[in-house]
Amino acid sequence: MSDEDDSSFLSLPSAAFSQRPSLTAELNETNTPSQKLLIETLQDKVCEFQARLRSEEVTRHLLLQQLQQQHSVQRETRGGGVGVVTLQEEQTSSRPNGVRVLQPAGEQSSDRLSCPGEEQLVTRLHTQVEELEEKLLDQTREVERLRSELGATDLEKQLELLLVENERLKQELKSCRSSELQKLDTAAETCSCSHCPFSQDVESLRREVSRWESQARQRERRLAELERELLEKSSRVETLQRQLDDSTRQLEESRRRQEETEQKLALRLQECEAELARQAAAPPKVKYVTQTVEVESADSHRVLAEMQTKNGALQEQLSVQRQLLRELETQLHESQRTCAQLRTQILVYEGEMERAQGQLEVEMQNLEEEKNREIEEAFLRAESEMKAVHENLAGVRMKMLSLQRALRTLTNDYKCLKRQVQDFPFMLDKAITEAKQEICLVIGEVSSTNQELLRKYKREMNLRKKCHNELVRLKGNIRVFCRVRPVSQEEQDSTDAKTMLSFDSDDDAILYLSNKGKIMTFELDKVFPPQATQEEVFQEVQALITSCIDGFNVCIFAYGQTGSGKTYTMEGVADDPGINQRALRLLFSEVTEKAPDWDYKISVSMVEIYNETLRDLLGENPTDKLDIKMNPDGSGQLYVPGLTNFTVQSPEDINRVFELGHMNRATACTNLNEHSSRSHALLIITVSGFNSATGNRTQGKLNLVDLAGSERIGKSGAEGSRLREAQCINKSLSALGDVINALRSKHSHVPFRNSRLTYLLQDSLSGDSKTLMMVQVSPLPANMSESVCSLKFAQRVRSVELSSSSSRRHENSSTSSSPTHDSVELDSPPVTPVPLPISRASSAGSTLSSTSRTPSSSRRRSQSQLSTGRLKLTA
Ligand SMILES: Nc1ncnc2c1ncn2[C@@H]1O[C@H](COP(=O)(O)OP(=O)(O)OP(=O)(O)O)[C@@H](O)[C@H]1O
Repeated sequence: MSDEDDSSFLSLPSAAFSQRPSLTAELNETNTPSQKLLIETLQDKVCEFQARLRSEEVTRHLLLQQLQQQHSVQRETRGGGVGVVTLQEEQTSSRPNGVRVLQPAGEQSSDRLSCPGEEQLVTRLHTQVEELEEKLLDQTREVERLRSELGATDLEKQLELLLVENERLKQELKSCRSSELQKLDTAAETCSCSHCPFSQDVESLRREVSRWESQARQRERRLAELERELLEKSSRVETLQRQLDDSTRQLEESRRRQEETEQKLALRLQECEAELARQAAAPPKVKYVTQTVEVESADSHRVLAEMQTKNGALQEQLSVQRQLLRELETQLHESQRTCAQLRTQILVYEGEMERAQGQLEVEMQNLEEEKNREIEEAFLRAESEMKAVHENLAGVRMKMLSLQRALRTLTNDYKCLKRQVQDFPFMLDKAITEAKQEICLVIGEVSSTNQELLRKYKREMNLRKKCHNELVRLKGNIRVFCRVRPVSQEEQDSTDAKTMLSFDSDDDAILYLSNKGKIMTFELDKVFPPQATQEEVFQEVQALITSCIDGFNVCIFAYGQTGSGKTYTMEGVADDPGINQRALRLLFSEVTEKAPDWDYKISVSMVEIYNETLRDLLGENPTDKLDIKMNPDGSGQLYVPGLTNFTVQSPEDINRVFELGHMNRATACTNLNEHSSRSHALLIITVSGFNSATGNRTQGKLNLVDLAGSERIGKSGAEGSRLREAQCINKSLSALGDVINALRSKHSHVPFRNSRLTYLLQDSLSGDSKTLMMVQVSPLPANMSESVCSLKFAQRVRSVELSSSSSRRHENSSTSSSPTHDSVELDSPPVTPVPLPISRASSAGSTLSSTSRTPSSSRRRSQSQLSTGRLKLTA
């Protein structure tokens, strides 16, 4: 073998690993750190093995050189052919004796026969080396292949299968989720209305799915970690396995080669020894060769000794090799031990790996089951919810269909309405025109109807007024009521408390009076017993108040002796007012009722007549005397210059006016009670009305008169000023009687001027005026004579009136057209105006009671009695 061959041989392992850096880089890129460590360890072992191989090769090469040298020495010793000498010329030239050993031509074949064995050995050795090199290359390739196919073990395949399965499951899960989500999305889209009751369920399902997804991701991460661990462990096991295999293989190989080398060397040594022995034992064939040998035996011996020395050296080397072999065996044992440890470790790892794999499989199975279960549950839930959603959807569709129908109807309605709206302006114009025409017609009709109604209203108003007036007139323009005051508490306690008056339960116009054992009967228009209330009294007089509103003049007198209740009837007390206040209240209510058509003004004056002197109770100076004068406008009306006239608009105004009147009356006298008994108090209410619709104007005057006490002077025994007071009172009361009598008798002359009272009330007593005389009577026996006088006065006044009223009533029933007064005059002869009679009751009581039903005779008697009474009074 040449040096070139040697160098090529030595360079083989390097060439085999010439691409190691790139491969290492590749492995560094592709493998895990543990794998890299194993590969590096493997590479180191391979390098070590190659180094060892190289050293063996060097040893072998040295042995071959020694063998060649030995062989050439042997050839020279044997005296081989020229060619051989030639061949070994350079070697022999170096010999000290310079003896050249020539090999005969005929023996060259034998030399050549010995050479082929060595050459065969060398060739065989070369072949072995080549085989070793090839095996090394194969091993390297195998290592490369294994490196390239790293992960292709059963475990890796299993792992790959698991990974593929895992990937498949992931894909399946993903597709399942996507399909479920798509279904849910579709459901959500189809049911996307905000008021859908399943939107919340869909949201909760989505949250559930996302929760499961996160759990699945966590489990996938755990699976990936387990897979990584498994991969690491399997790669480590695989690397160790490979390392072990390589080590085992290398050891076996090196042992085998060592054994072979040993065998070959031993065989060669034996052959060499045998050859030497054979050559030594063989007899010299040729003489000169023997001689030469003999000549050169010393040299041969020397050479032999050298050879033996060399042989010894070789033996030593052999022992060294054996030692080396032993060391290698030791190493092999160690390797085997290591291998056993590694196998144990591998077994442990395999166990761990199986356990991990088992765990992994169990976990995978659990995960799979859980996943399937959850997917099934989610699917079932989603299915049920989808079913519900579908049902709802069906309901909604049904509703939609109904709504569509309704919408169609509405659309039609809308179109109709639109058409109507379009036509509306024309219709409106037309309707407005028609309505205008109709309204004009109606307005015309209404205005004509209004005119007619107004006319009728005027007529009706006049009619009502006439009727009312007629009613009052039929009742009597002068009506006479009697009111018996109750016995007071103090009077009841006295012995004189026995009442002498009694009433007819069937006729409220009859009053019985027991006087000196005689029962006198008085018939009036109305008799109020002591228990009659203010309201009941006012009920009977309120028709006169209404006449005042209609424009008639009214006078209401309270007549009677002192303490008989005149002031109580007219003024009343604070919590139970009399006629004055009630009349004003009635006026206000009536005026308010008529307010839309009528505008009324109510004014009040208060005067007092004392000793024939007229005083203004509402004036600033109530003590000033007032005159009654004829109005200068020529109307014939009387008026009182300087009389205060208050316009009242509410009951509060009335109260203020009354307070002022009372205050002024009190300041004008020292004893109000006595003064009030001897003076006439007049409340004059003027009611002026204007009807804006008809243009009618009315004015009525209501005179409410609380007369002075009517007791006789003879009884009271008055003198001086009292007498004058009594005379004045009698004068005015007689004048009042005369006036009333003249009015009833329709005398041409009515003596109004006989007293201030009648003169002041002239226009309220004449014409169509209405008068009410309220005769107040005390029920006490002590007042009986005065009561009889008062009642007789009332009886006489009324008897005249009664005859005329009954006549009127009679005539009305027969001939309504005949005037009432005419009939009176027909029934009774004209009566000369006489003063109002005030007579003693005792003289007329029985006569009245017996003749009260015959007006004509009683009137005649009354006339004479009145004359008698007047004379008495005058006296
Ligand atoms: N119907 C009645 N119910 C209750 N009390 C009454 C009634 N009539 C009169 N009286 C009482 O009798 C008393 C005398 O009455 P009143 O003062 O009204 O008499 P008069 O006639 O006005 O007297 P004079 O002429 O002195 O003014 C008073 O206390 C009054 O309260």
